[in-house]
Amino acid sequence: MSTLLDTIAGVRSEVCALHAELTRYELVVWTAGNVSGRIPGHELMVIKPSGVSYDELTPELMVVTDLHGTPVDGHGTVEWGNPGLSPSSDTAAHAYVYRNMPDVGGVVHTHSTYATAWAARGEEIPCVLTMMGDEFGGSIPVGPFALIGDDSIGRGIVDTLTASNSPAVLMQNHGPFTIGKDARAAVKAAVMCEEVARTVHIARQLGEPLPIDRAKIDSLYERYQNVYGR
Ligand SMILES: O=C(CO)[C@@H](O)[C@H](O)COP(=O)(O)O
Repeated sequence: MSTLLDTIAGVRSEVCALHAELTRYELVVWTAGNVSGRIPGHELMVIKPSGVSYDELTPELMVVTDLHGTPVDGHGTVEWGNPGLSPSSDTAAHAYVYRNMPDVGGVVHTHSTYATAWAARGEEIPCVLTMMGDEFGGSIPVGPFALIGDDSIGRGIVDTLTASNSPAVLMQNHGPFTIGKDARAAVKAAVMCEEVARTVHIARQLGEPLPIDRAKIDSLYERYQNVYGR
């Protein structure tokens, strides 16, 4: 029977490994992006330590916090073993999402170039690609401008995503935040978000992209979410 400590170890390993996907898909520079994962069944999450390079990350360096972003002390045990590092500076935003979206098991933030360029203009990415219908069920919305330091970013993410099919939001002047049923799904949404941001940007240089009817978007979304890959 697996224990809470086994579960924490598993989520730490997964969250740590997924940071390699951020660099593999060139979604981040330096330390400007982070992945977190919920610890299922507990009011806990695992997130990247702040300011640590991706190539230095190990599962043991991942920080376990409560859903207010406060590191847990682990009652002094080695296994919980919080590394004594600060959790990511985006922890409050991730924690707010977990508190307010119970079905979300993973959150990702990047400053990937094309998605962030759309965020800098405060412009949603219109649904002009079947891939967008599949993954996002419509356009990728823009969230409000919000400063780091309190729940403003988290509130902006939750308010925007609860009004949309999209697992990605472009926080204005900041960058994309993505969600998923687990951390891997949130990373996938971050990869897809950057891909469609780039493609739609290029299409715009050539002319006006053609919109897709709402009914066709709904059909694409339904198939991809419920049939594809099963
Ligand atoms: O958006 C920002 C800063 O503006 C953050 O995403 C940081 O760049 C991430 O740093 P960590 O604290 O996660 O290392």
